[in-house]
Amino acid sequence: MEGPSHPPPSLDPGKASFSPPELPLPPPPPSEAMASGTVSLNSDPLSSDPHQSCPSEDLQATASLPLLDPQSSPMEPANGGAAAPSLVVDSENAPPPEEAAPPGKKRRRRKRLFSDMVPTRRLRVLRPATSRAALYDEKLMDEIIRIQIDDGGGDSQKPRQRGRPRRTSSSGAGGAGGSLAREIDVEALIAVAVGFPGDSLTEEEIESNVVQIIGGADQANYIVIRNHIVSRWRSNVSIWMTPDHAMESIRSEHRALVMAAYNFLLEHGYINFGLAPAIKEAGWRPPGAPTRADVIIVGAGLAGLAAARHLLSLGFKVAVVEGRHRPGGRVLTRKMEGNGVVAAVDLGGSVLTGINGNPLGVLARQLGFPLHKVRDKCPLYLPDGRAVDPDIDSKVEVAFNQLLEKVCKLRQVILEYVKSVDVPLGTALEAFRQVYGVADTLEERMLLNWHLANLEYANAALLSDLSMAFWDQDDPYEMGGDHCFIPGGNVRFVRALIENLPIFYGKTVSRIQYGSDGVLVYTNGQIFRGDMALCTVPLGVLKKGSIEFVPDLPLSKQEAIKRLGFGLLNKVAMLFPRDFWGGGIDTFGHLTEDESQRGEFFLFYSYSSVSGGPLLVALVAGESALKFEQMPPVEPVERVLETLRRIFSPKGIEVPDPVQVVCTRWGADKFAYGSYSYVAVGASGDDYDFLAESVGDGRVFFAGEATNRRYPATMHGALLSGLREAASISRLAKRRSAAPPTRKADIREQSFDLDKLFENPDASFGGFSVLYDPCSGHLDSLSLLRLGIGERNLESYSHFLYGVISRKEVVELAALDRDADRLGLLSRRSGTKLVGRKGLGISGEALISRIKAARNTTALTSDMLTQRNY
Ligand SMILES: Cc1cc2nc3c(=O)[nH]c(=O)nc-3n(C[C@H](O)[C@H](O)[C@H](O)COP(=O)(O)OP(=O)(O)OC[C@H]3O[C@@H](n4cnc5c(N)ncnc54)[C@H](O)[C@@H]3O)c2cc1C
Repeated sequence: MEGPSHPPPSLDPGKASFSPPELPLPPPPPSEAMASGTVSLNSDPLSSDPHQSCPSEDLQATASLPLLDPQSSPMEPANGGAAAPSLVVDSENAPPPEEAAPPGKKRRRRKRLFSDMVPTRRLRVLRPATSRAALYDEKLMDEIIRIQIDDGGGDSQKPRQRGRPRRTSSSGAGGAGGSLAREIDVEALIAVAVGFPGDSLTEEEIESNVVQIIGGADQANYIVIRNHIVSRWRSNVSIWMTPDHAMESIRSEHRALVMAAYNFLLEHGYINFGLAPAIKEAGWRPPGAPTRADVIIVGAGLAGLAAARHLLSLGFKVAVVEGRHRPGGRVLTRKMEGNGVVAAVDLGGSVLTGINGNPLGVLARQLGFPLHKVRDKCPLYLPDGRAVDPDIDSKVEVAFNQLLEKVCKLRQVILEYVKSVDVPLGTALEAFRQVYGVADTLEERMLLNWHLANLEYANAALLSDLSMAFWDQDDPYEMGGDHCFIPGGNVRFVRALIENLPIFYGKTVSRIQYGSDGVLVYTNGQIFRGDMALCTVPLGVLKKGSIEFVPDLPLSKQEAIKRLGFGLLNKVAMLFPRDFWGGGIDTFGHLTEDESQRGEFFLFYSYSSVSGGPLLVALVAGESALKFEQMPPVEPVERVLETLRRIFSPKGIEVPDPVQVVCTRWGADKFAYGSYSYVAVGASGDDYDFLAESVGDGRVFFAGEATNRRYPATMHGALLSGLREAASISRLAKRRSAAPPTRKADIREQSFDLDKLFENPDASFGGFSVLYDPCSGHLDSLSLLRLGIGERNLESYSHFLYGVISRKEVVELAALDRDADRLGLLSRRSGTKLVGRKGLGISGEALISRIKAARNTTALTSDMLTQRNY
């Protein structure tokens, strides 16, 4: 194993306050859950829990589907006498007549990188170089987390023993100091996998004041302690970890830091979250906390459910308001059956992408769900059924990745010199393809188109809509480890998550009204009143304007909603009387000569190993996903069967008629209007942060996959966003109850700690104010810029945007007369984009830490002086 590629934590191991802890044990044999390849199938993957209130509509809707007339249907069973196949257009996704988009109307679609199980996995090498990527050694991380996962059954309650055989330290340091350094490294890496910077504070930690002084020795010790607690709990996620457990290997004089880290991690759902019996039993109420506020949660998808559970555990009262008659949102598992076969199919979110660090992996371990690793093998077939020549296959794959590399280089140049210019990824790829003469022959061209379709699938977007500059902005954070299915489908998570939650089904929210005294959530026939609301509806619903916000959402949020893309991926799920394609693979692909159809059934997932029956799912991506929703339901079924027959008949394999077919129409679903978010041309990762920002002085919060800059378009991203916002709500409620605001300005001060710093700016002109880097007076040093926007009252503006620029640029801005000119200069000259508080990025956060530290020191000094004088 190679040593970690990141710098060692800033804490000098020699001065560390830990007792030398024991090193991780060598990995035991893989547990059943993580054994690669197939795992034992849950004997009854569809068994429902009689105690949970999940409405039966979810799994049973297929019972009421229109049966095709066996006389006229081309899908008449070959066995002549067996039941006719039933065809379902996923009923809740079927467009109401008035909602159907006119034929030919161009809609946006998107994708995400679930593609690692197919041969495009080399896409990963194209990640832009970032400081974050440098910290993260994926291979090492995979191994470490796997050790943690595999070690899960061990008694991690016990403190680590000393004096066990140790691995050689990668740094070469020997003795207790070396092992401690190694231990700290390992724990830092685990913290990175969970989403922390291994050796610095997050914005939330700074906001939560986990240490008194930013940048000092306490911060370094805090980080080591935080990483230790996270790693300790991740090694056995079935326990309720107490502060005493955390203290076991830490010296008692650090108790205050341990408590700060423990409380932060608990409140933010990094430890003791989930569904293990010990965790559900223990629950958590903040010590001595009075009854906490009422929160109305809009949407019972993974984000809403995770937030609801976490808020309840933090002592809040919650009500979940859901428009559908079932929970889960875009996680939708249906039961398919007929002719004696039965299977559970995921029509929405399906693959757990990257199991290491993935919170759904934690839930699976807690609930004892086995995981099925999606196998890498993915044979590709030509339109006539012949297998693609392996040499041509690899040649084109290499060429495809080279094209992406060229685009990567191009954008680096563009971003450096031209700044804010963006073009569609598809345009750039095609330009390079022509220049380099890639894919000359028909077979090569078909293969290249297959890869492009795969890219459109991963992003649920047409390449012509996808931002060349930022389409893969989340790549550095991609969860490591295998991609997995949950046998029986992801509804199993949903069922566990809804237990004991107050969910109001069939309540479509049409308006969210907010003010200084609370929120009103209007639904069909009922108004819910609360202190705060959490809106988790999909970006597609926000784009459509189905919910009216009163007052209007800030312009920055409205524009982000417009800029970000929300695209389309559809599925055709087919239950067959038998598995004719062979059980040894989980995926196979199909090529087409017609470029405009490249996304139609380009990839098939076999769910035979995990669904309980012979189930195939065909994906429909890109342009085809749009056309798909305009077709009469029978047409796609005929087409997909034709495709399968072209692949298998030449091999002498008869393709039977399916027993049942379900086609999704996520674009027409009025509770989604699409599948998942993507970075459209002109948008960037900042837009996810804009979407995540709360509005109304902390009255309305936002969660959901499209609010998660690091993990958008995924199930785990949705879940994590729910935990994130539950913590934000809790922080806000604490501040409110600590000092009930008497003036609007008070709330704002509490909500945005930056306001305090900007009370004494180093410079101000027009609507701008500036804080200089206290550590340098050089003209190239960084400065934090703030622009007030929106309504201006006596004290302040209603909203602020921030940016990081050089001190030299500050001087240039100050020399101009009007804010409009200053904005022009910012975008023309430096390409600086002003962003919300959460979008400042690592350099912005580091700058804020330095300013805070310097101001604290000044405040302390003047305090001391006052005392002396006094
Ligand atoms: C076809 C498809 C395939 C996918 N594949 C994968 C995959 O393999 N792996 C992966 O990780 N992710 C995948 N995803 C993405 C993943 O499913 C989503 O990112 C995630 O489930 C979103 O959760 P959420 O809570 O943010 O939103 P949702 O699950 O959409 O929850 C939002 C809830 O709000 C409700 N709602 C909407 N409007 C209103 C209203 N006006 N009033 C009241 N309620 C309302 C909705 O009904 C819904 O229940 C896929 C998605 C799709 C559609």
